[in-house]
Amino acid sequence: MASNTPAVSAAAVRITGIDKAFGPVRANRGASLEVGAGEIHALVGENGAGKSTLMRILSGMFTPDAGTVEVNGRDVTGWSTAQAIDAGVGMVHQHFMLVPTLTVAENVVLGTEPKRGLQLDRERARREVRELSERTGLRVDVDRLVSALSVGEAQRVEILKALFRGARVLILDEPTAVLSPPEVVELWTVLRGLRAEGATLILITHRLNEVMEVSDAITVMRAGTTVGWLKTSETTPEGIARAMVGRDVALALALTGESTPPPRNVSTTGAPALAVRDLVVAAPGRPRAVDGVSFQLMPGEILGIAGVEGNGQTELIEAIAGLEPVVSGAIVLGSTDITRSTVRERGDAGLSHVPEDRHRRGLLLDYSVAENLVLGQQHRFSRGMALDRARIEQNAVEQVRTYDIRPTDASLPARALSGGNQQKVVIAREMMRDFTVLLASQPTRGVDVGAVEQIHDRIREARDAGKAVLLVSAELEEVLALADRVAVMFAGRFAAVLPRAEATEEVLGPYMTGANREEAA
Ligand SMILES: Nc1ncnc2c1ncn2[C@@H]1O[C@H](COP(=O)(O)OP(=O)(O)OP(=O)(O)O)[C@@H](O)[C@H]1O
Repeated sequence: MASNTPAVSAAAVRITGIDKAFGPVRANRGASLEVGAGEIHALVGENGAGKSTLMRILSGMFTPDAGTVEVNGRDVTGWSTAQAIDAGVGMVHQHFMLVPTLTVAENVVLGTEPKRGLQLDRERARREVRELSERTGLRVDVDRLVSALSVGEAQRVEILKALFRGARVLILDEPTAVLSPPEVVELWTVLRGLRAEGATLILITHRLNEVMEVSDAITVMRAGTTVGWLKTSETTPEGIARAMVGRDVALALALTGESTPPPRNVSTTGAPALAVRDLVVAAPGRPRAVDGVSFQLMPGEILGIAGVEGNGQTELIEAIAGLEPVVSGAIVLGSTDITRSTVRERGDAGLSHVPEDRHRRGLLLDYSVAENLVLGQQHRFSRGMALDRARIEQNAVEQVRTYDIRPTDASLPARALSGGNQQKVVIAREMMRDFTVLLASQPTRGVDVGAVEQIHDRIREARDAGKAVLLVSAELEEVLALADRVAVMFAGRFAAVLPRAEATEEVLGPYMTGANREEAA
């Protein structure tokens, strides 16, 4: 049962009555959190509930307007990040903050370098980082440049960096959003190991199955305040979801991927909406990041691409979208060869694209939500040479309502929205286009359970209206919940393409790790 009185004996963190406003937005209003020493504590809540803000206050990035923060019984309200780090509180952010041109070891020790005289003691740094990596199970090559790491490896480096500085309270903001299933399993092992050594872990996540699997206790936030404290062993995913939104919610994908509508049998005759032939795309250090991929996407079909991130999915989608040049091969949209077309020409020819990285590709953070909602489609909102402000605002009102974007004031800069709400802006805009093919890359990353269902419904509606969807997701459950056909990408190639009915986790797993490689070739 939800209660507001945690049965915590020795609290490592006690946060009481926090208020924090950003201009008119009240991100935290009387928020509280109590975390027992040596526990894994999940912090959950809908997009915009105020979780990241509260954790940034704990880690010294923001000063609260009211309330108190205690760490190990000491009042530390309003402290700085440097003070928080000195006291052993570290945060691993959603967007990494590493220096790409330095090695792993250099990044980990940055700011706390072991020195010999005035010089960095490189050997000692390498040795100490390697020891820490071995002790914690956070596997990574200390001599590699950070620019050459996968996202999963970069995250391990971020965690190592916090631990190297002596973090005993470690805050992880959606750590699994960028990880493949095997990497998630590894992360849990690491977190349990740290807990066994007495560390306290606070985990922000939208995935309730993860909360159930790894946490000891749960704090639920809603609209800036704390609405519940739950002991994990005494609750259920439905119970957590109910506390989050204040009503019962459908939890199809968030839990099992069952109870989702059945896939469609797609006709393979007729003209494809998209045809990709022998496509080769290069990436830094990987001349054949996409290594000769061919497929056809039919109207009224969702083709889901599963696979561990970093196997060429990003390059494939970006090449089709016109953001990466093609080395060889062809991309044909309907009857138009778009292999060398500009992004704008592809949009006009009927392509829509939800990019995987909303900050790099999806949004102009300093522009308003209303403006972001028409980005790339300004010509549809113009009168003569000038933008039609009234129609842009009218459109914003409609999209904010349809996609439940919060806060509802569309004149705020996109930067002011929480991660999940930013994602809804990108989805809304790309769904507004008059498209025949939708490229959807990680469409629900960072989005809460209610909104996941809603975005999935929109994608299925597009499919049912005869549009073709190419979906890429690091979450296998998401691919299985949406796709009519499933392709597995490994080492730049399609290792398998299967009808949904044959694509079970057991069948796909070996293709995802390359174990079936010989067979597939
Ligand atoms: N720097 C900022 N400037 C203005 N508003 C902000 C800022 N940071 C957060 N907010 C607002 O505060 C509210 C809470 O945001 P926060 O990021 O803490 O939510 P969250 O629970 O972490 O959401 P999500 O799950 O989507 O990441 C949101 O309405 C957001 O728009």
